[in-house]
Amino acid sequence: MSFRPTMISENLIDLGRGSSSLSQVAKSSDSQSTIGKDRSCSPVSGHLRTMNGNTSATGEFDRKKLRSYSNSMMDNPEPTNDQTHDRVKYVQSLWKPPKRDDNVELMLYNSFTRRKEPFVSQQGKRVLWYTCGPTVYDASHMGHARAYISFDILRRVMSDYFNYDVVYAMNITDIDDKIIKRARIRHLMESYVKDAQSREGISKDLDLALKEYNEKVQKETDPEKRTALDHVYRTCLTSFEAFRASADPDFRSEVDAFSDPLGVYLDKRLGSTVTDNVIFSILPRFWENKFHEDMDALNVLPADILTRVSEYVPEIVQFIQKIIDNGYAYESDGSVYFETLKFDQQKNHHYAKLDPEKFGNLELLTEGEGDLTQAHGKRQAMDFALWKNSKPGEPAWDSPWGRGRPGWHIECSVMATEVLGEKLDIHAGGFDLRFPHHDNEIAQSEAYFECDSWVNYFLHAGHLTISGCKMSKSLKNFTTIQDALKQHTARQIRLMFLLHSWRGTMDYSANVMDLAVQYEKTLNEFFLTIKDLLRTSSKDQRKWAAEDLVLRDRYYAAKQEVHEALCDSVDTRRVLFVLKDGIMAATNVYIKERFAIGSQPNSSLLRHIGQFLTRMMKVFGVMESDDAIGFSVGEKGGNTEETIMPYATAIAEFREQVRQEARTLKATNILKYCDDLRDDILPNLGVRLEDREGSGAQYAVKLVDKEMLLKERAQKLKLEEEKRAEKERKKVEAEQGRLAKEKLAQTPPSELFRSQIDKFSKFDEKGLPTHDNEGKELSKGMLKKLQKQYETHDIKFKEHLASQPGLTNGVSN
Ligand SMILES: Nc1ncnc2c1ncn2[C@@H]1O[C@H](COP(=O)(O)OP(=O)(O)OP(=O)(O)O)[C@@H](O)[C@H]1O
Ligand SMILES: [Zn+2]
Repeated sequence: MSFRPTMISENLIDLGRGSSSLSQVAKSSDSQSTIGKDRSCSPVSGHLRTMNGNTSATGEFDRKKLRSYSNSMMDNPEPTNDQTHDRVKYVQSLWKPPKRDDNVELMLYNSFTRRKEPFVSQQGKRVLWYTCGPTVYDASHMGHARAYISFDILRRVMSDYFNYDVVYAMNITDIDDKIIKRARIRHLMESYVKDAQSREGISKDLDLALKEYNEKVQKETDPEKRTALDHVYRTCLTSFEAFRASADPDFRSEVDAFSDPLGVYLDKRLGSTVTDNVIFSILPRFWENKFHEDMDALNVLPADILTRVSEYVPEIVQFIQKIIDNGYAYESDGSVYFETLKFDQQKNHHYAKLDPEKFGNLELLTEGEGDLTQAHGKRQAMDFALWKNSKPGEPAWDSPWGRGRPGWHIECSVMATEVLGEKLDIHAGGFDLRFPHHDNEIAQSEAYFECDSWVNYFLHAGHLTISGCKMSKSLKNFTTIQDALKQHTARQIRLMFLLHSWRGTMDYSANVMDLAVQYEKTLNEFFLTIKDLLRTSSKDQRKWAAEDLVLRDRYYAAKQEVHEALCDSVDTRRVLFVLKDGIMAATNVYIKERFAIGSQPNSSLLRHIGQFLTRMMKVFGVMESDDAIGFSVGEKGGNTEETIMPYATAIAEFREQVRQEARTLKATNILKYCDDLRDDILPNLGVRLEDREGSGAQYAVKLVDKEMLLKERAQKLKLEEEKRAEKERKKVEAEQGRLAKEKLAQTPPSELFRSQIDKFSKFDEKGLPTHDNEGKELSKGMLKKLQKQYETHDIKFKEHLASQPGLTNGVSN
């Protein structure tokens, strides 16, 4: 079998796209090319492709590919690190759009074409959606939050804004090489610590473990991973010195600090002795629960259908058997492999539809296979495992090919099929999953169903990076969701993601968080203002003024813009911008101007605006939607605001009358009680009472988050305290100044300069200085100046004496 690169001549480009596309293609490949840059496509890897092995590069296939390639190059600016190969192009297959519905408005960025496509569901409003879930072996980090919040937002927009009936399925990967290693290591570490006899014994093992670990670090070729591993190594090395030097008898509690090197060391020697399957299920179940808790805390809706790999092993076995029966997989040494090239050579199949540039990228394929995979049974290096023969120390299930476990990619094909059927509308996952995971999922499923399109739309959420590197467990550069939630609320985190495009890379920093906090503040203040105005304004509609109509038109234009942004592949960033600048800012100006001329804002309009903003925030999951089941208790439907506000307003009104009366009577105690109610009592109940001066309403009552109010209160007290301290400082300074002056006035002129020995060294008989502190004679100008000071002081001194009865006048001479 021979493999040749698909060559695309310039004539061909001309043929397929017309002359203008030639320059576009040329330009794209200059500026942002992902084509022909695949590391694995080098002659070394030797897996370059043509259609059907020998097919000419100028056939129909190429033209189809060329079309798609040209499209993708114009629309996709995704960068790649792969090497460049002149004239070698890897292209995406032709994507067949679902039947067009004329009312389609929503466009979604589809990774199959790398551009926005009209979204058409297979069946009416129903959308079958599968998302790749987490591999549960550690705490979830903000990178995971990025992916799952992004999909949560897209899902909510599709169901709550575009009214699709979304069936959302997600898996939990609870069988995986990383899980196996981590579970085994934990188990071995626990046994080791329990059995450890002495500090010296552990030190011997640690010494060897650290040496082996360092060798591993030195061999790591990925610079980012190497830096992360090296950091662990150095930290452990420093701790090791302290460990050896210590004489604390409780040495066992210190071993955990070396779990990385020591764990790998123990696993190498004892891993194969771990045979109890239960050990491999405790760890993923623990982290899965943590994952759900984190998602709950982030207000991510739970999947309608949640599937775990461990619950689908028999179905996976059957699925694999059918792929073998269809001729696309083979058994070897107790494992089953997918025959990638054979699949790709079929007329109706195309391998690596999402990321053809990675076709043949053995490095990525191998990484996707997992650390514990033996590759020796593969016919071709590009084949990947559907089923892995389990070695001792690995969990195992029965299969026709012996005891083993599923490969990584097969789980999603099987579980999606089991719960959603033969074809998906949407499949989603993080950007890094495109190749090999999603491309392999597609190949397996299409091989199983003998179809040419298993999924209609593939959505990939952009990465969250930290200082430019993908946040990940392996790079140890992550912030856990739990830690992030200690600093910021779930609402602020969600707003941060909403302020970015869901598919673009985003760097996590204090700055982007600050923007979200600021946005939340603006939004909250706006809601409070609107609510207050709606409460206090008259229920009667007054005649609409020209300004009302202007605001109304602006509001509807902004609303339309919001709609267009959502249709444009759910561009939440633009929506938030329009809400802030197009609606909130314009409304605030309008309110201010209305008040300036002594007129009430139009409450009907304000109500619409407030309701629209609320609705959008609910659609985005920023606010809770009322999703209680059944009738709620209470006449007002259990809404806290509606329940509390009449009471809060009654108290505020009563206080206002008391305050006015107290002012008239100058009853300071009563005024203080009024202030206490506003500053201490109501904030503790989540009520912000604002006094207003001037005409109109004398106060505003706002229901605000209690924590926020208490923070505001603390801030106010701090400011007051600072003011008071400043006043006190000034008072003390003034007193000191006065005393100094007084003391000076009591000083006889003859003594005025004598104490200034840092300036002068000699004086005449009147006490006037004649020489400076270095013994030099003073200049005439200086003498004159001092003489003047002397005379002025003499006058003040005499005045002082005159004011003191009993003291003799004319002490000075
Ligand atoms: N930094 C990140 N930014 C965006 N999405 C991410 C990030 N890290 C992981 N994801 C996504 O989270 C989902 C779950 O990933 P998974 O549990 O396999 O984590 P992972 O990729 O193994 O994490 P890590 O890279 O930290 O080991 C995937 O869709 C993955 O693409
Ligand atoms: Zn998957």
